[in-house]
Amino acid sequence: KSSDPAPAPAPAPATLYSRLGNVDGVSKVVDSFLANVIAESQTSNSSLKRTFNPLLTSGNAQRVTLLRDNLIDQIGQATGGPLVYKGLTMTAAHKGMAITTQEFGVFGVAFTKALTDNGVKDPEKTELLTIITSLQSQVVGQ
Ligand code: HEM
Repeated sequence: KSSDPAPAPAPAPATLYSRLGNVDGVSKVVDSFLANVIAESQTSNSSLKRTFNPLLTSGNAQRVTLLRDNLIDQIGQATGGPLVYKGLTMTAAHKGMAITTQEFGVFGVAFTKALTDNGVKDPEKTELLTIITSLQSQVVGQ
């Protein structure tokens, strides 16, 4: 009847960010991912060494920390969290690197392993990988 109170609004769906475990969950994935990149870059026939070696051999720990923080902010923002990415655009960040589709694929393997190792399962796993994959054209061939 018209005097009934309005129904309560439906609760907001949980963001991907919160389902990943907020800043702690995202940070763990990023830390695992960077460890995977470092490990891959030390293998023979590494696909990531070419691009990451300048950073990894710079002896500049702050530069690694900046990349870590930028990745946490970027993922934290893209997944609906309150974090704000303050780094370069994806095209600017990768300009001059001439990253290939093959290299992008190996980067994706390192990222996927980080999700698996941290117990991130579907649907969250696929949702985050879809976000990463959507950036391919801004990263490859710049
Ligand atoms: C969608 C995938 C990717 C994302 C989201 C991403 C994200 C980022 C971010 C946020 C930065 C830092 C930007 C800044 O300093 O302001 C960065 C830099 C960099 N990225 Fe990527 N990246 C992606 C793919 C790749 C791939 C495929 C490679 C190499 C195979 C790569 C290699 C690098 C390198 C070497 C740097 C520079 C780090 C430094 O020297 O400080 N990235 N990336």
